[in-house]
Amino acid sequence: MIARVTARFPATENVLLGPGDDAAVVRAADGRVVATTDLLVEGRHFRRDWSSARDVGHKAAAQNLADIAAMGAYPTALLVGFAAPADLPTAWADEFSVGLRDECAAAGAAVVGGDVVSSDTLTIAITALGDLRGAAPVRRDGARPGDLVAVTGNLGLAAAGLALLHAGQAEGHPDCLTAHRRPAPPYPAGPEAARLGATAMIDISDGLLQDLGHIAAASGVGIAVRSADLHPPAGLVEAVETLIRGGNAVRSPLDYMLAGGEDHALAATFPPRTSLPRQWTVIGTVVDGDGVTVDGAIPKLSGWDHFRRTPDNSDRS
Ligand SMILES: Nc1ncnc2c1ncn2[C@@H]1O[C@H](COP(=O)(O)OP(=O)(O)OP(=O)(O)O)[C@@H](O)[C@H]1O
Ligand SMILES: Cc1ncc(C[n+]2csc(CCOP(=O)(O)O)c2C)c(N)n1
Ligand SMILES: [Mg+2]
Ligand SMILES: [Mg+2]
Ligand SMILES: [Mg+2]
Repeated sequence: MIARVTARFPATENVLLGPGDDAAVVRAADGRVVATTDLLVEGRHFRRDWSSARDVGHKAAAQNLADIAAMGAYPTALLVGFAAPADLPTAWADEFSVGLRDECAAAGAAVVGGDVVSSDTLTIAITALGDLRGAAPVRRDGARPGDLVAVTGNLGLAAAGLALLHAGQAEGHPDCLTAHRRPAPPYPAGPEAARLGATAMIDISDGLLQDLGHIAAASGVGIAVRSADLHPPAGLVEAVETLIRGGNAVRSPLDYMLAGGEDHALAATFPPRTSLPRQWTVIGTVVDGDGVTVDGAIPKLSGWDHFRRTPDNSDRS
């Protein structure tokens, strides 16, 4: 659907990079601006009984600021579309704004405007802007066979947090619950990857395999992931143990890392033999071909799909 819709939008001379990546790049007479937008819908992206207003503010900002970082850019500003039911407590909007402000500050950005309307469904539409500071944008389409594939940031924690909440386990496991409520994208790693010569980059919103699939498709390459290079953190292993004890576990810690979305880690490809700082973990290589494999096999898992019913996105609530 996105491909059909975006095919209808012609570019002008000011569009340096149009739809299809984590963010667009638009020329202004005095420079370039990176621009992106993502929505949060109550019941679909958050629940008010699972997340505080402040949490939702953090998450709304983080989800968008991560797309700026994923281009190799520095976040500069956010605009906030706020569609609220008439009975939303004012305090909720206040606290939401504090979360938004604080997450922006953590990324070096500021809230510069927005809009408020009434709506049956609480919906938050954020536009984030960013600055490349002279660098070329790191797109999804530059991965080449032989490149290293590396990630930085959390993998699987947010999805495990969501599974705990679905299972009624809202106590303990702070790593996973916090990752769901307030994802922590590694913002500085985006421009860092650009400086290190990254050939492609994406933030992990829908799941590692699915989002690497976007790099593979855009670049016309395959990506081979080695599961032995993905090390589930203790907090994730413990959350899965709790889910198993409650009779809920459906996935292994590794599966959460491969298919869990919403942590907004960054995945990037780098030329062969690039020496990467510690925070980047090499998890595979770019190969000739197409699609993403794990240990040489086509994985059964993929990731989040808004229009497909899966155990994770059915309306069980
Ligand atoms: N309705 C739309 N109209 C125009 N462009 C769109 C529309 N929906 C998505 N796009 C564009 O398609 C590309 C892919 O969008 P997508 O939302 O999948 O990316 P993302 O924000 O990185 O992922 P996520 O939404 O999971 O965080 C982006 O460049 C986006 O701007
Ligand atoms: C209440 C509730 N139910 C399910 C989920 C899981 N979820 C929603 S959207 C998404 C992928 C990224 O979204 P997008 O592609 O819109 O950026 C995921 C994993 C949630 N966060 N809250
Ligand atoms: Mg993205
Ligand atoms: Mg999006
Ligand atoms: Mg996004």
